[in-house]
Amino acid sequence: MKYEKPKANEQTIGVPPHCDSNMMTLLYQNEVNGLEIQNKDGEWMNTKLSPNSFIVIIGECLCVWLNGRLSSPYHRVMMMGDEDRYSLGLFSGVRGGYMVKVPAELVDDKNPLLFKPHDHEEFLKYFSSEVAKGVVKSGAVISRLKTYCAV
Ligand SMILES: O=C(O)CCC(=O)C(=O)O
Ligand SMILES: [Fe+2]
Repeated sequence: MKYEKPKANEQTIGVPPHCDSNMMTLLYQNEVNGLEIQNKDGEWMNTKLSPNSFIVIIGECLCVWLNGRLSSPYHRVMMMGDEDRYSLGLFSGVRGGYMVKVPAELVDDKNPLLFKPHDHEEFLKYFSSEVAKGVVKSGAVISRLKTYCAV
């Protein structure tokens, strides 16, 4: 992905806030920071990556599969400064035709079931039809998958 440096001396949005809906994302960037992660208090935190490091983002599908044991962060890219930013992303997907189902071991009295089983490909089809109908925007600031299969 290429993010152009802002034209004026101001901050611009590279990618608006979102959760990745896949299992896991692995990111690598040139030495231009810009990725921000929202913490549990709703504050945006810069990431200052050392050269040659990777960042791993938990996707909503993994969060759902683990019954919420790991959370999937809202993140965004904000551009500042006078250099273009490049990032490489490996987005691990989920094969269609298989149900993503919370394992029984993760459900008990203290940890009630939070998510119904879902076929990820069906979810993606449903979500793009909602975008096509104009019901939701593709970059909508919502946890799309968690909303889709919440109990
Ligand atoms: O470029 C980045 O660092 C993040 C991009 C991203 O969040 C995405 O493509 O889902
Ligand atoms: Fe993302």
